[in-house]
Amino acid sequence: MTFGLDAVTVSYGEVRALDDVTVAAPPGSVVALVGGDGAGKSTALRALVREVVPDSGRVRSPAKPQIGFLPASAGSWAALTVRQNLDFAARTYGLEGDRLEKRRTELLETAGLTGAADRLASQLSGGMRRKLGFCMAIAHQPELVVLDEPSTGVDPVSRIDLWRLISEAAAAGTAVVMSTTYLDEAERAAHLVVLDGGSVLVQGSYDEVRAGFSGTITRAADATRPAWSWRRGRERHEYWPAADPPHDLAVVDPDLEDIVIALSLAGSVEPGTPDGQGGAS
Ligand SMILES: Nc1ncnc2c1ncn2[C@@H]1O[C@H](COP(=O)(O)OP(=O)(O)OP(=O)(O)O)[C@@H](O)[C@H]1O
Repeated sequence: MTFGLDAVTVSYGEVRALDDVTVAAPPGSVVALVGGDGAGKSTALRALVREVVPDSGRVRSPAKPQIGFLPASAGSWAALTVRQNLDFAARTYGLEGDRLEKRRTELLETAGLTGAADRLASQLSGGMRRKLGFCMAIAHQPELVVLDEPSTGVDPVSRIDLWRLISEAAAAGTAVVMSTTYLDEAERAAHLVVLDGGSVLVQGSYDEVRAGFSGTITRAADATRPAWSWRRGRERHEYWPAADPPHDLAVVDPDLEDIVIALSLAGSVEPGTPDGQGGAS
């Protein structure tokens, strides 16, 4: 069964955190939600695991015992050891005896945590702690795994490990939905969803998102129109949504970061700000 959200709207009082969001999460694939602070990523994930109730729309997710959730917080208990944390999570879902032993050994092994089994979670590095949280979320081999920024604050090597664990879970048939602030990571997901202000700006495979992007991005030491530009390394990139840019500017083959920023600007730059359709100063 394909899990997901169908036209889901969620409000917290006056704040509309999600507005008519539709996302499909088929078994065996990784869906990545990306977007800036407050875009609605956590709310979408919490709706999927039924922690928040939508104002309208439909949530398609399995019964709780078939969901694994790694929240944005640590996802493990600081005062318990790695082994105790894992056992606690697994027992909650009914794993006992030999099955528990086998699953624990397998998870510790895959996550590279075997040597740390008797360390307190509070004594782990940030990356190890997130890997432990991930293992706890998948201990019971749920049909749907939901991960809120699993790799934020994790060093690049541990991020690769985590990504391998996530890909392996998907390869085994699990539907994985995760949020991430790392766009290189999102590029590797089968399907990515760009959220901004609670709405979906664009979604699809990375190739589809690139193919559907219109307009031109240029690079230069300084921007022609600051409101339409952003810093990339030592240069500024600049988005020309409608018209051709000046001929002397070098054109960039946009990556996901460029596309996400350009689309967010298109939705937020004040109307009347020169956008390349003439009158640019
Ligand atoms: N419990 C809450 N009460 C009121 N407003 C909330 C609550 N949780 C989130 N919001 C608001 O809903 C909007 C979406 O927040 P959400 O946490 O889903 O975004 P996000 O993309 O996960 O961002 P971040 O990465 O900063 O958490 C924001 O405007 C946020 O301030």
